[in-house]
Amino acid sequence: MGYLLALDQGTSSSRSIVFDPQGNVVAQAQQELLQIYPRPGWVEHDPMEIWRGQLATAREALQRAGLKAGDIAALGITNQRETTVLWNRRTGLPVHHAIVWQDRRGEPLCAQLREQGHAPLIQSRTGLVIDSYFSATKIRWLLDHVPGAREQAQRGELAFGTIDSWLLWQLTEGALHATDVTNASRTMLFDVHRNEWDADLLALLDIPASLMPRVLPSSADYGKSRPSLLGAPVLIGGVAGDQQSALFGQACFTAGMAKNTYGTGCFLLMHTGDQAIASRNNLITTIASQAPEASRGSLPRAGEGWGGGGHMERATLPSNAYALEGSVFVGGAVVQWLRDGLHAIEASGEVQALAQSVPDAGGVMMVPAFTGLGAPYWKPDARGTITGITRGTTVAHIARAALESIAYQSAALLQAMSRDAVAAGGAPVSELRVDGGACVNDLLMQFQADLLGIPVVRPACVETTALGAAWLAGLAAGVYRGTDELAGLWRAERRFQPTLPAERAAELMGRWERAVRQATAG
Ligand SMILES: Nc1ncnc2c1ncn2[C@@H]1O[C@H](COP(=O)(O)OP(=O)(O)O)[C@@H](O)[C@H]1O
Ligand SMILES: O=P(O)(O)OC[C@H](O)CO
Repeated sequence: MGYLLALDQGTSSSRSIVFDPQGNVVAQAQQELLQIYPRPGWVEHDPMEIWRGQLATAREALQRAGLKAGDIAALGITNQRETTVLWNRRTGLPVHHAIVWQDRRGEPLCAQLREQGHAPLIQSRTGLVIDSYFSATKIRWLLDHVPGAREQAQRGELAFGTIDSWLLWQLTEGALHATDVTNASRTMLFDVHRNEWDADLLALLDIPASLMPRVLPSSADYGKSRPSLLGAPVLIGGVAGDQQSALFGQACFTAGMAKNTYGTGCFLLMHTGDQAIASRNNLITTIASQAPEASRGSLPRAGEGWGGGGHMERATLPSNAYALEGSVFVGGAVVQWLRDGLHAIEASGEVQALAQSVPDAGGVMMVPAFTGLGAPYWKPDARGTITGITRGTTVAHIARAALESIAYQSAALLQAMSRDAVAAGGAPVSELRVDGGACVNDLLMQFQADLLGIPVVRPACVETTALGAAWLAGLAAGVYRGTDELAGLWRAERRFQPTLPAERAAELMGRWERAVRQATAG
């Protein structure tokens, strides 16, 4: 008993991991997910494939762990965020493929909203900048383009959900249409201060309120999975978007704690406590996972404590926790480019040896703006540059500059966050916790610490996304007493201490900013 099952539904695959109560991985299973590209800029997933794949990996992980559903205290869901599904409440069938977060088809509507001057309203209510990344314009596209969808929605026959809602619906065989606050905060329709769907924004986007799921804290009693699915009913105790789940799994529970996930892109989140900081540096304000503390008494339940309009009764809720978020579009992807585009290496793991074969980048600076630059620059038209090349430049210098570019972009983001935090009366970030596929690269992590002038800390368990969901579920099931206990379970594997003098780091960041200006000029 006391084992926890995390369902981690990501963009490229569905995974399930069984953890023991100490947070060790007992077993896992994974299935790739088909990416559907109907047109340039459009990305879709098949919601039924998502569900079947997720269920299959959950069963497989249990089997590999040699456990039965009855040994699992609770399961937690964590998911690719913003990705949008509309389905029929009666048949349970999706009306269309899921529109994935990367999909840009909502851009014309976003441009219209910007032109009409709605950005300040949307930022103040949702904490977000207007972008087709978020769910709102994806829902609107489906209502406008799927034959009959708007009429069915008006009759209350359709349900909207991000992937967590879709999995909850399937796990409960239609008994529960719900989401958690972190996922709700990525729709561009949720008031992150009042914790409810925003009637003004729903009206502005012409989206019927009847589509929207109920919103619960990230750690709550979501009911039980249907017995036939895993062999016995399992309590669903945790739900969080994957980046917020990773923040939780890194035990970043208080203001000023931050994590960076180095995957294809990088996602940096800084906890800001109960303060929703409005960024002056184009960062996003988002809700961090809410967890009940032991002293709070009984947990909110899916079946009770609800306002009729699908909003939470604040009396039953833990107070909100917030984070600032920024993302780097090209992170580990620059290593893939070295491999597949330049053929400089055969496997990603070779990049460290190649980069280490030279003492530094030899004055070479790479800005990998392959698809524009994200926060804090927001330059969609920027394109990649490599500058500072001399007759002595080798492929090793290019590889080193490519790795360093991941750290430069992340440092620019973290410094912007620290400026926002300080302007709001808080403290700058004092240590960065890291995870994701590229955090295994010691050279990159050391350079990151050098640029930032703060320790970069890699945890013993780098499966932080899944661990966060497992911990949220474990709190709901009473496996843990509170976040203090979880903070005690979190272990560092290695701390990278900064070794560069602050002036040298500032000089390097100055060179980086000059290179960015070159990449964005003209
Ligand atoms: N040793 C390494 N050094 C730097 N980058 C690496 C290394 N190994 C893998 N990567 C990069 O990490 C990324 C994969 O990380 P992962 O967390 O699995 O990404 P995602 O979740 O976005 O699919 C790839 O872009 C890959 O190039
Ligand atoms: O599934 P991932 O790791 O690519 O994460 C996707 C993010 O949640 C998108 O916002």
